[in-house]
Amino acid sequence: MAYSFERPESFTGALLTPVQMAQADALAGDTARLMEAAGRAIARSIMRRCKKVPVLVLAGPGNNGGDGRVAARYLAWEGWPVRVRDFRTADPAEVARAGLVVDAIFGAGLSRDLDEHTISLLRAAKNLVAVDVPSGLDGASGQVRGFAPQAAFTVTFVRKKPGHLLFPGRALCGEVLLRDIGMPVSIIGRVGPDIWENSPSLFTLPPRDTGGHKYTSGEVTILSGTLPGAARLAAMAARRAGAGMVSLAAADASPLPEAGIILRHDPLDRLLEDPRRLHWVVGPGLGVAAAGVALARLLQTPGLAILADADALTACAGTPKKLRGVCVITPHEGEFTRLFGTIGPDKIAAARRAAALTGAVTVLKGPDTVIAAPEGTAVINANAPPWLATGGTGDVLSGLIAALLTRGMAPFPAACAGVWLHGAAAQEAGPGMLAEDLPSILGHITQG
Ligand SMILES: NC(=O)C1=CN([C@@H]2O[C@H](COP(=O)(O)OP(=O)(O)OC[C@H]3O[C@@H](n4cnc5c(N)ncnc54)[C@H](OP(=O)(O)O)[C@@H]3O)[C@@H](O)[C@H]2O)[C@H](O)CC1
Ligand SMILES: [K+]
Repeated sequence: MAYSFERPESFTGALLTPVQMAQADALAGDTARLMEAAGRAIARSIMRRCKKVPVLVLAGPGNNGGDGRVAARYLAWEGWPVRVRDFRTADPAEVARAGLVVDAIFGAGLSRDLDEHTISLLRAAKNLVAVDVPSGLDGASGQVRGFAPQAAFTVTFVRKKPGHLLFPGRALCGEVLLRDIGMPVSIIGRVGPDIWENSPSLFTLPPRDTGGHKYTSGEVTILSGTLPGAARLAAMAARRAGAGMVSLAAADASPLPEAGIILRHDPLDRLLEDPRRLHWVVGPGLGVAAAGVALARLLQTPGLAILADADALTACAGTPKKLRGVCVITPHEGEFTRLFGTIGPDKIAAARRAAALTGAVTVLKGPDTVIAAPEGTAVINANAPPWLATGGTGDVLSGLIAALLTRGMAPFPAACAGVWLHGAAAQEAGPGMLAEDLPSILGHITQG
C-alpha cells in the first residue's frame, strides 16, 4: 500500500508522470475545454511577463501543439504580432528572427529522441517559453531525449511533473508556472499520484515534549571512528533538532567533544545492554571496516532504529542485502552506485529499487534529492541551495533525521522533514555557509 499523506488529491505538491497525466486527460474526457484553458493560461503568462515582441509558435502534431495554437489565438486577440508554424516545415532562420518562440512541439507525448530538423529549430530560438515541458525533456525523469532547449519559463498544467524538479530538466525549464485548467481534483485522486514535491505539507513535526525529561525525548547514539569530526557534526545536529540525549560511542580515546555530548568508550555490546538506547547513526567518519562490523552487530539486536550513512554504506558495497533491517539509508551518488549499481536515467526508479531491496527508506542525495519508501512512494526535494554541496553537510543530515526519529516520527516523514529542513537551514545560512553553521539554525526551525 502506498504511504498516505493527508489531503493527497487536493495537495498541489502531488506530481503526475506524463502517463498519469494522459490517464487524467482520458478520465476527464473533455480535452477541448482543457486545451482552451491551457492555451489561455500560456497567453496570459506571456502577456504578464514579456514585452510585446513578434511571437512565433512552433506547433507539434499533438495536444501540446494544440495548446500552442490556442495561445496564439489569445495573443492575437490582444494585438500581439504572432505567427504559428508547423514544426515539420518551420525554418530555423525564421525562428532565429522571432522575438519570442513558444515551444509547443512535444509535451507529455514525447516518445523518442528529437530529429536533426527539430533540434536545429529549437537551437535557433533566442528567447523561448515552453508549453508543459521544453520539447525533448522527458517529463517523467528530467532527462533529455537528444536535445531540449533552455526555456525562460515553462507553463504547465494541473500538477508539476517529476521532470520539472529532477536535473537536468529543472535547469532547462526556467521558472515553472503551474496553472489550473479545471481538471477535477477527484480525477487526480483516481489516477493516484505516488510522487510528491517535498514541502512542510508532507510532515508534521512533533511538539517538543515540554513535560518530558531527557530520555522521553529520545537518545541518539552515534558511532565515532577515524574521522571524529563527522560524528560530531551529526551529534550537534541531533542535539539541536531535539534529541533528548546524544552519545558519541568511540572505541579509542577520542578528544573530548563539545559540552553536552556524552562520550562513551564502552564496547558496543555493553552499550546495547541499555534498553533506552534505541536510535543509532552508523557510518559518518567511522572507517569502512569498523562500520561493517558495527552495523552487523546492531542488526542482530531487535527493535533498533538504525540510520546507515557513509562508511556503513561503503561497507555493504555490492551486497546491499546486508542493510536489511536498517530504517533509513542516506547515500550520495557514489555510495549509491557502489551499493546498487549505476543510477541510470531514472533517479526515482533507482531510489525505489534500492528501498525495495533493502527495506529501508532511501534518501538518494543530490541537488534533487529523492526519498523513496520501500512500498514505492517517492518524494523529490527542491529547496536545497547549491552551497549545501559542501563537506560535512551529509553528516548533519544524518544526525537531523535520527533526532526526528527519536521524536517519534515514522522513517519516511522523518526523512522528508530532515531533507527539507536541511535545505531550509542552508538557505537561511546563505552562500559561504559551512556545515557547522547548520546545527544552530536547525535549533529554531525544528520546533514542533
Ligand atoms: N491535462 C493536461 O495537462 C492537458 C494537457 N494538454 C497538453 O497535451 C500535451 C500532451 O499531448 P499529446 O497529444 O499526448 O502529446 P504531444 O503533444 O506531446 O505529442 C504527441 C505526438 O508527438 C509525436 N512525437 C512524440 N515524440 C516525437 C519525436 N521525438 N519526434 C517526432 N514525433 C514525436 C507522437 O508520435 P507517436 O509516434 O509517438 O504517436 C504524437 O504524434 C501536454 O503536454 C499538454 O501540453 C492538453 O491540452 C489538455 C490537458
Ligand atoms: K513543449
